[in-house]
Amino acid sequence: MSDPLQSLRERIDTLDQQIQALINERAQCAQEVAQVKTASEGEQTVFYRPEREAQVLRRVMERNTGPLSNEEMARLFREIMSACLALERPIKVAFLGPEGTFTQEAALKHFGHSAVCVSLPAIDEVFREVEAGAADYGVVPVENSTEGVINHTLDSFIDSGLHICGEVVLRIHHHLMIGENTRRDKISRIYSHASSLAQCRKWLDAHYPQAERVAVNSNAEAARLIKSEWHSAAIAGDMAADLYQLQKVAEKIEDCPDNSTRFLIIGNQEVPASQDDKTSIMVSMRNQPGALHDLLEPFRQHQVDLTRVETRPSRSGAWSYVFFIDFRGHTQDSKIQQVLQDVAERASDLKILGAYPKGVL
Ligand SMILES: C=C(O[C@@H]1C=C(C(=O)O)C=C[C@H]1O)C(=O)O
Repeated sequence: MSDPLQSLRERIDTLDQQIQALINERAQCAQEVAQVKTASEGEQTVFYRPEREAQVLRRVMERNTGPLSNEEMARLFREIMSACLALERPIKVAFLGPEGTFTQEAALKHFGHSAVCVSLPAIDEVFREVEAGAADYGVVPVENSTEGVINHTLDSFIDSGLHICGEVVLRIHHHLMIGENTRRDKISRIYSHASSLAQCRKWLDAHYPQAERVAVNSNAEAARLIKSEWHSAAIAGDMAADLYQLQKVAEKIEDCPDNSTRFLIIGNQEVPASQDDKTSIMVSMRNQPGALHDLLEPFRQHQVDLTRVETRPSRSGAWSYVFFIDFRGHTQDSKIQQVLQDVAERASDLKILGAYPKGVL
């Protein structure tokens, strides 16, 4: 009688062989795409095509029949595309560091593990690195569902000529973690980034009301610090736990279970439409009554879905404002062109920050 385990493993071996051959055939096609691109675009060739990648991933999810989930299947294809793109040309991605932060996780989620990711200590340094051409793309956080907008990122766009090429949304799970020498019953201090402490405030009030909460520059920094303190714990994510080999004593301690952060991909490239896109603009208005109402009227009139409106003080003078507006649609759509024309007539300044595929993963 044949051993059922043995025959299943033989089937898996055969399938693996076929998958491997097909992945290499795909990689060869990507190499040929690179040759075609270089022949037509020369020195300035842009290898990374976010709109095409978004379409590939959406199709993977649409046709998926399981048992693997859509997200899991898309994640596997994300890595295949990442490896294929690296064959065309490895791309360099600067992210807000240090290593082990959620921004690094977002960079890997968006570009896959074949991208070369470089950590930088501040948001404006990520912008500068990409502007200088030292990195192809940058990844910066822009808003958190619990904590709101990240002003540093919005302000960096005021003086930058970079475009938004994509977005990625990450579910943020915080864990309480300790080092191997920590006395679990004697925790008197908890380190984390200020916004993570805020996102876990109720849980901390309930479980560690007496512990001192210390805000540091990043969650990864918190994870690093506690390695040498026997009475301290840190709140951070999985990447930091792995990087510093910490033990998670309580998992998913964020107060809002759907806590998520949105990150932007910034680069020099304008991205064509992918069929499901968002556009971000920055608008200055003369400070007069009803300014915001006037500004939003064209969106209502043309029935364009606003996804975010944010107000920031302008740097040019007291009590004047710039509005950051995100909406569904792409600057290549005629409806959106009409809205932008109407907005431009009402505004004192309009800057299109980018039109890009809505985050897929
Ligand atoms: C192969 C291409 O280049 C890159 C690799 C892709 C892929 O592996 O599917 C998709 C888009 C580009 O980032 C292409 O433009 O089609």
